[in-house]
Amino acid sequence: MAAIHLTLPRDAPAASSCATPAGAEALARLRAWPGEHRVAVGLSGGVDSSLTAALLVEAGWQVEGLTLWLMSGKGACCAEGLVDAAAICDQLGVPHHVVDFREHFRGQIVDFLVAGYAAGVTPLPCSRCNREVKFGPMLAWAETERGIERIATGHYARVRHGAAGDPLPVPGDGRDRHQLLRGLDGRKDQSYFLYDLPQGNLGRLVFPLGELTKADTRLEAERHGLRTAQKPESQDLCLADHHGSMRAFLDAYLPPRQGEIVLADGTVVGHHDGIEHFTIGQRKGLGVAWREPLHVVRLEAAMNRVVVAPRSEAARGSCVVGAVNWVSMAPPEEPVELTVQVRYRSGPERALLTPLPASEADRQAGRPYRVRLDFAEEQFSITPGQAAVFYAGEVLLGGGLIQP
Ligand SMILES: Nc1ncnc2c1ncn2[C@@H]1O[C@H](COP(=O)(O)OP(=O)(O)OP(=O)(O)O)[C@@H](O)[C@H]1O
Repeated sequence: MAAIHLTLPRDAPAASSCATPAGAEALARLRAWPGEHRVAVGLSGGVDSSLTAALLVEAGWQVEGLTLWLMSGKGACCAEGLVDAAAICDQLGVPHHVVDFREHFRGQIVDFLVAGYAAGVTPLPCSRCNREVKFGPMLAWAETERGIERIATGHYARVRHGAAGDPLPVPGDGRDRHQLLRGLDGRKDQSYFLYDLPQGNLGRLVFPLGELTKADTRLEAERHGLRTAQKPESQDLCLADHHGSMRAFLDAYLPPRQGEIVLADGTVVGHHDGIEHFTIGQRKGLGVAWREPLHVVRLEAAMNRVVVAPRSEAARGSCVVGAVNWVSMAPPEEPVELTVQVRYRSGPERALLTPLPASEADRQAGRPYRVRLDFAEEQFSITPGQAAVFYAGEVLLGGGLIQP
């Protein structure tokens, strides 16, 4: 992949007292970090990654900015992001590398999303992007091209590197593993999207913002005089941002296909213009007038139908989760009680996880772990294609994809 190298050496900004206690703690942790203080910072041009780079420079690390060019276009995710990332590196006096990943992103994320929606699942692009586009390739690029082993990003999550002697609130013994913890800011916590990172990646990551709130980040960014300090939040999904909305993104790739909205017995209660515009559990925006509220319970791609049901029939008490990645604990052999998030924004729900035998296809794909989840309370938004992520308190134990 072609890389554009910009090296504008300047004096690093002088350290000043932090604006927040969390910022001061983050700085102290970075200063005390054991081992080599050389890092490539994934820079998107937003405030989170800008401050990540600024804190590392302030802590005395040797920093290089690395921006993956993911999409053509002008917006915050694209050209504007590249310009802001370059300006931040200029201000901090560190080199900036831009690597053209547009084709890789299109193949791994855009095509994957379009194929998933067309097949009636609601794919989760962000965890796949983290594994297949961001961390794996970023780490490989930094190591091969720059001889740098570590990557830092502005994710709101924490990694605990096999802290021997730490009391671990995890089932089993996870002491020899790199563990992933929720970001302390509950509203920003991004651990859900990181569940699929392999141990080899986690061991090389630095998340300086894991103990900051978003408000802390903006205050610290102001203190550093970063031009991105007050840059507005991006939407959860960069592709929706890029196209204006998720509907606009899907419209660009999937032509409208009229179909029926039906009850389980086949009664037609309405019409739609593409199953990709619906998701399991959805109640609002169905365009259906019925005597009681209806929820989407199934998307039937072959029939191009959306199946709906009253609330009493829409809940599910269990599901199967495949391609499980075990993060903070070794794969269990016995059932385990834990909490589960079935969506990024859904609350953790209590469930019993039972390991299932792997299928031959799972084994061949190198993803042999498959489990069944039985929820303490019935759920309304168990959606094939989304991730079910397992937690014990603040520790992310593992996660996988909800099977149809
Ligand atoms: N195109 C990119 N190239 C390199 N790193 C990236 C890129 N996009 C995101 N990252 C890294 O991943 C982190 C999380 O990305 P996300 O898309 O969730 O952005 P965000 O939380 O809005 O962060 P920011 O404010 O830095 O844009 C960023 O803070 C950044 O370190």
